[in-house]
Amino acid sequence: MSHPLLSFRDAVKEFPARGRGRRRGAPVRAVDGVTLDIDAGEVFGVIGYSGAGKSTLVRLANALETTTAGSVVVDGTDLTGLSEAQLRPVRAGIGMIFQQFNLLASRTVAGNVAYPLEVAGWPRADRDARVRELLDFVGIGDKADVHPARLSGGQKQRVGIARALATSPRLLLADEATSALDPETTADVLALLQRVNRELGITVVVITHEMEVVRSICHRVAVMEAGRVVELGDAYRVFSAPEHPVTRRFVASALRDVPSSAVLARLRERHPGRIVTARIDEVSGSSAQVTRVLAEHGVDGTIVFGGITELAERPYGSLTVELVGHDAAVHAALDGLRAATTVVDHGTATRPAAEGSDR
Ligand SMILES: Nc1ncnc2c1ncn2[C@@H]1O[C@H](COP(=O)(O)OP(=O)(O)OP(=O)(O)O)[C@@H](O)[C@H]1O
Repeated sequence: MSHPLLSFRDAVKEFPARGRGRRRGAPVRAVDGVTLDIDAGEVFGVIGYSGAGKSTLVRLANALETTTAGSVVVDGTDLTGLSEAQLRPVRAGIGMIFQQFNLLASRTVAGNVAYPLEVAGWPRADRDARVRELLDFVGIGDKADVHPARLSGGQKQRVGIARALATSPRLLLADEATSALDPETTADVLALLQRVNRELGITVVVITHEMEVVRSICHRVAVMEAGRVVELGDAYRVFSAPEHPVTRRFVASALRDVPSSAVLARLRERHPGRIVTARIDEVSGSSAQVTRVLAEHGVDGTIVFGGITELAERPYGSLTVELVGHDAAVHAALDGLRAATTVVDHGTATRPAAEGSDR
């Protein structure tokens, strides 16, 4: 992972205002000054809510749209001002998969995967061999002669991936590629994208509004809002210590490991002791550390809420624990926990603490 395969430099994409005459609104800045380097060999996530500008950013990368200002550089080639003929080889180095799969209904699975090879002028025998190899790689070698209508969503996306890989691109762009799939199928397709990256060395850019997608396969992530990148970095760092409110919303809605005020009210009815939420992550506390601190101070800790999951293949989450013991011991244990990790003290039912979760 050294040189950038895809770079945006102050990239702007403005669409003309909709409407006519006096009802004409202001132009829409779908991408508003994005500077971003995506390195060769990484799985990079672009996450944002609907309308954030993610699709437009991808369309700039594969030259389906041109920048209004700034530049986009793909594998050393600046796309600014290139002719259609000059853009063709750049596009050939980029594979693309879509939410709605975009398969040709009239062609079989093999026919769909062969299509880009036909366009590129491959001889028949080479095409057939390549299609077989690709279908085996994506795990649907037995579906070559079937038409897309008879496939499940996950199988359709496997065809989409095989087709995107046909001409051996260096970069694969996945625009909401799992958004039409159920969670289990999503996990399978994401695992396949991870293999594409690891086994074939292809750089993968995933565009998504689902944190789960970024969480499971992305090395780095850019969070977009209103055409801008509002947070950027290592996926673990960004999601374990989110700084921008948009990132915090993604984390809060995806992990649900911190009790909401309604959950906390119910916990208090059941648990009279002091309730605290302790962050569990690689940098600060592990759950073993929490247990050890409580044991050291002779405090009983009952886990009442929370969960530990994986973020970029590293542990992340929080545990909400009811602490029961003598007041002094509970205070000392709380100090011990605070020394180890981030702690939110919810107090007790009779004396709730002022501090609460900000997520
Ligand atoms: N061709 C177009 N003409 C005018 N406005 C557009 C065009 N394409 C996108 N936009 C506007 O640009 C903004 C960003 O859209 P974009 O599709 O890139 O966002 P997104 O993050 O991909 O969201 P979604 O997932 O809903 O597509 C939106 O306000 C959208 O309405």
